[in-house]
Amino acid sequence: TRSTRPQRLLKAVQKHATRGDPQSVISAIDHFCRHSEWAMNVGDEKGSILDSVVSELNPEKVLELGTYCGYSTVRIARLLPPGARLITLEFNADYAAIARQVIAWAGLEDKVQLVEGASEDWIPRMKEHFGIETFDFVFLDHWKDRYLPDTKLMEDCGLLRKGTVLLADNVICPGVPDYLEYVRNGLFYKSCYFKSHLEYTKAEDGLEKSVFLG
Ligand SMILES: CCCNc1ncnc2c1ncn2[C@@H]1O[C@H](/C=C/CNC(=O)c2cc(-c3ccc(F)cc3)cc(O)c2O)[C@H](C)[C@H]1O
Ligand SMILES: [Mg+2]
Repeated sequence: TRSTRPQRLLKAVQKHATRGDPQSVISAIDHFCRHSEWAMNVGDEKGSILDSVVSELNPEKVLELGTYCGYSTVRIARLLPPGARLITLEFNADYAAIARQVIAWAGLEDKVQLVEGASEDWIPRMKEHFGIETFDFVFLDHWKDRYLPDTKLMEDCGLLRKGTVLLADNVICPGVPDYLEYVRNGLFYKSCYFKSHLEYTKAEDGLEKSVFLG
């Protein structure tokens, strides 16, 4: 049977990227998505904004919601200081399998823990299962109607501390109106919008950076 798009994306990485070179993995995926088949990776333009937020923060404990093929996982993990850890949650087994191989090709498996499961099941288990007290940085890029419930769940589980940064993809396209209202108009966050474009297109999209006030 015909291969899937994530399988073809992985093949492009294995063909064009150098093992152990995260930048070449990122470039191979961006080239594939721009010239062969569009895929919903955060992409190079929003990815540069993601890079600057991560580099400025130098987080020790990172959570990513929605691994998909592992593109943003590689972008984030390549910038983490030694000893820092990224936990990424992906509940689709096929995507998780692809992402593991992309992360391994980049040589970042020591910094990344890919957990195959749903965010609502695993967020409450971060402390007892991973020994995580609080996260320094969270990247939200999973189903858009899950950003808000999962943010409230992270608050309720005490996983956010004064200064924790949430960075949300797709706040314009496809859009996350309930989440935006909560982080912009609620009392718990200081939020700002980074205007950009939908990956590999000219459509407007952007990232919302929200700092938890504790
Ligand atoms: C209920 C379980 C929740 N908990 C969960 N726990 C764990 N993993 C979860 C959970 N919920 C979802 N996932 C995983 O995360 C991934 C899902 C990613 C979703 N991303 C989009 O939908 C999107 C669309 C566009 C777009 C824009 C314009 C267009 F025209 C078309 C598409 C662009 C973008 O940048 C986008 O990120 C992955 C596919 C899915 O298995
Ligand atoms: Mg996205």
